[in-house]
Amino acid sequence: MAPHTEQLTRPAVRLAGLTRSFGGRTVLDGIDLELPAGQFTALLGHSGSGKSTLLRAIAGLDHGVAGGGRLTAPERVSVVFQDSRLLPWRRVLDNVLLGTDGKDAAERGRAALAEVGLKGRERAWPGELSGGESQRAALARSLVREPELLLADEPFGALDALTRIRMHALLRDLWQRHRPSVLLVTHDVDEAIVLADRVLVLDRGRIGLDLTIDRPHPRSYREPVLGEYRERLLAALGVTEDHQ
Ligand SMILES: Nc1ncnc2c1ncn2[C@@H]1O[C@H](COP(=O)(O)OP(=O)(O)OP(=O)(O)O)[C@@H](O)[C@H]1O
Repeated sequence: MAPHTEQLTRPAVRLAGLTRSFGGRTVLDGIDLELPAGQFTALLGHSGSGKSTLLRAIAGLDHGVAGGGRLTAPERVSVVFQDSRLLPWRRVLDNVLLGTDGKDAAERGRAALAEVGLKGRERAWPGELSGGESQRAALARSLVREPELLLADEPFGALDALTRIRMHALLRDLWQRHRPSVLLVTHDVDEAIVLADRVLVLDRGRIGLDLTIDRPHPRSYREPVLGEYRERLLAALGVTEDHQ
């Protein structure tokens, strides 16, 4: 692995003039963006604004989609989706180990499961896990590859509010320990503010707002100072709020 200092200075992702369109309709319209190595970034935008399209482009999962521009991304990229995408016919540990090799793979898989709070569930079937546990397993599966970049497309979107808050703490904790670059796609302005150090708003195919959230962690939804960030983000999303 590259030395830590190099990781901090080298951008993990670099996009220059990235365009993507479907059936002649432009969804991404010349995006220029750098994500520094080790940064936790959230991506907001209206439904249909192209968040998943951008994430899939960075993940290299958009073969056959029309577009152009330049894109540089790290070699080791993991993607987590809204549904865990665990294979139901494989036990949890085997799901985590899918596609990994090496003598110590099983050991690393067990360690990753322990890290996400699933110690003891290695031999469970995915159908025996709750929604939150399934997403924990999905996170373990992504971590076991020690990704340089973790792409997460609404990973907590299907979870109840309480589970989501627990998962926020877990994700932030995992990020702290492993320090991948993270790009988290979310609909939830508060989720973005509480978790990310930088929040991007995708608007009409471009980055409409690029906001640094310079506040210490852990953050609480109730911190009044976060309200200012919320207002700026909501304004960029075209949402007006009647404030107290
Ligand atoms: N494979 C595809 N074929 C045709 N159109 C597509 C395809 N993928 C995305 N689109 C279109 O591109 C636009 C952006 O979609 P995308 O899924 O990236 O948006 P999004 O911001 O992630 O939306 P949401 O928040 O609702 O998930 C939408 O209008 C969608 O219909």
